[in-house]
Amino acid sequence: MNLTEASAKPLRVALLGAGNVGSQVARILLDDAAALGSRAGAPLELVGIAVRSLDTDRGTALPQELFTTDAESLVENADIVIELMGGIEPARSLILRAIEHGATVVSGNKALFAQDGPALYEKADAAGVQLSYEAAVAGAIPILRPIRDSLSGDRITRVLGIVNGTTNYILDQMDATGAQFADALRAAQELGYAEADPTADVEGHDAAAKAAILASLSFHTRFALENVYCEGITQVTADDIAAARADGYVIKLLAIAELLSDEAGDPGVSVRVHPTLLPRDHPLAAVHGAFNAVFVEAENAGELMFYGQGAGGTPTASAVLGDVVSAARRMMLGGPGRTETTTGHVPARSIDTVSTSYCIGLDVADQPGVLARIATIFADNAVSIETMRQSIHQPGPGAEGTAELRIVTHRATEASLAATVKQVAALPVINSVTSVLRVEGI
Ligand SMILES: NC(=O)c1ccc[n+]([C@@H]2O[C@H](COP(=O)([O-])OP(=O)(O)OC[C@H]3O[C@@H](n4cnc5c(N)ncnc54)[C@H](O)[C@@H]3O)[C@@H](O)[C@H]2O)c1
Ligand SMILES: N[C@@H](CCO)C(=O)O
Ligand code: NA
Repeated sequence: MNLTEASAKPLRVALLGAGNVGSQVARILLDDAAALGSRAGAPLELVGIAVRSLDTDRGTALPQELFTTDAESLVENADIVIELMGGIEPARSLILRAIEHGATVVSGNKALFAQDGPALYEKADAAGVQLSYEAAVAGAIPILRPIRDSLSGDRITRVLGIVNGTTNYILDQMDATGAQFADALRAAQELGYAEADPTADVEGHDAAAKAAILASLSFHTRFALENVYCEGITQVTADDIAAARADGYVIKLLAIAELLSDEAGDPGVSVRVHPTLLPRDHPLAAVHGAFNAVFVEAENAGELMFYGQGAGGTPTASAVLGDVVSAARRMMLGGPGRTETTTGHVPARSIDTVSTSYCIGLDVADQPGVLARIATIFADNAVSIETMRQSIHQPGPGAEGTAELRIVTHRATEASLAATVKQVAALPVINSVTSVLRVEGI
């Protein structure tokens, strides 16, 4: 730190929550105080850490005297408040209180920002304070700042990526080692990737919150959670993964936000999260473990890919501290700068209007004419077939044979695909529809 920085008044930093991420943020703030202060332009002084109880054994890594259960007093006496408690309340009230007291806020809380982001930015703008949350989407990967700042001179048309580490870890383990869902989930929890309630991860809600944030920043329009079509991975079976592998695909939980035109040429945005088949040579198929990757397509920049650790205490702490140092720099220079803009006014599109490829798995009777009857239904609904693979299951003596069909379609709308599957399922020669998965990257 040079003389000017050393003589600058320290910025008082309050931390709310000392879990996986909060404990790492505290450690780095203390261990790297000199370097961080030098980059910020003023010392960053950690003045307290709000926890639920002082009786919890937290070891000796952090000084005991920093812990307090009085989060409100801590917030009211801070220049920078870092919220890492998660959940909606009391995080929301404490952030609002920090803003009222003129403090800059840094958070990693995607659930809160997907639900209340615009209201919070408005309050922050009115109070002239900064609000940043890079850690909320794709952990350590710088993705919100590039979208908000670096691409602010371009027009984003599509964002597509793997934004949940827990589900990527689970699907990857199931694909690579044949692990059971429950065992892979437990490992992801032990590694600190999962949310406090892992339902948010496996049901796709965490990815949906991130998709809403990505869509809002990319299209300068407020997209809330209710605008996101969401399917998690709890219905993905080991058989689906094995069948995908046999066909040269991998299953990933993708978050997609894309600008579409309707028949009249009017723009709209589809935001969706669902398990998706990707060809094994697609770049996103090579994203393993808890890593995340996000493709951004912009009119002038073309295709950009952001890749890195999407979860875990220490990587996520890096994104939090990046926001803290950057906010501190601006505080030292004066003025919060401009935060989000919501002047795009592009409507949200329902999933029924989206057009994509599908892979449909069918268990059918092995009889003459079955393929022709299925193909007729596809043709009647204008759903064009790209590939069809059939494997015959040899029957035991006296039993009737069955066949497994895997049909990959060209792009079709959700509505026409749904009608096709319904009519095919009703054919007497169909034993069951074993899976319907969307396909990207073909
Ligand atoms: N773990 C990750 O990989 C990761 C990555 C990106 C973003 N995030 C986000 O960061 C935030 C924190 O995640 P985490 O993994 O550290 O969660 P965590 O559950 O490990 O930690 C949260 C901590 O906050 C404490 N807390 C909750 N309510 C409190 C209250 N009222 N007063 C005081 N303390 C309270 C909890 O006791 C817990 O120790 C969440 O919003 C999460 O979505 C986490
Ligand atoms: N639970 C989240 C943490 C990172 O936001 C995940 O698994 O990706
Ligand atoms: Na990030």
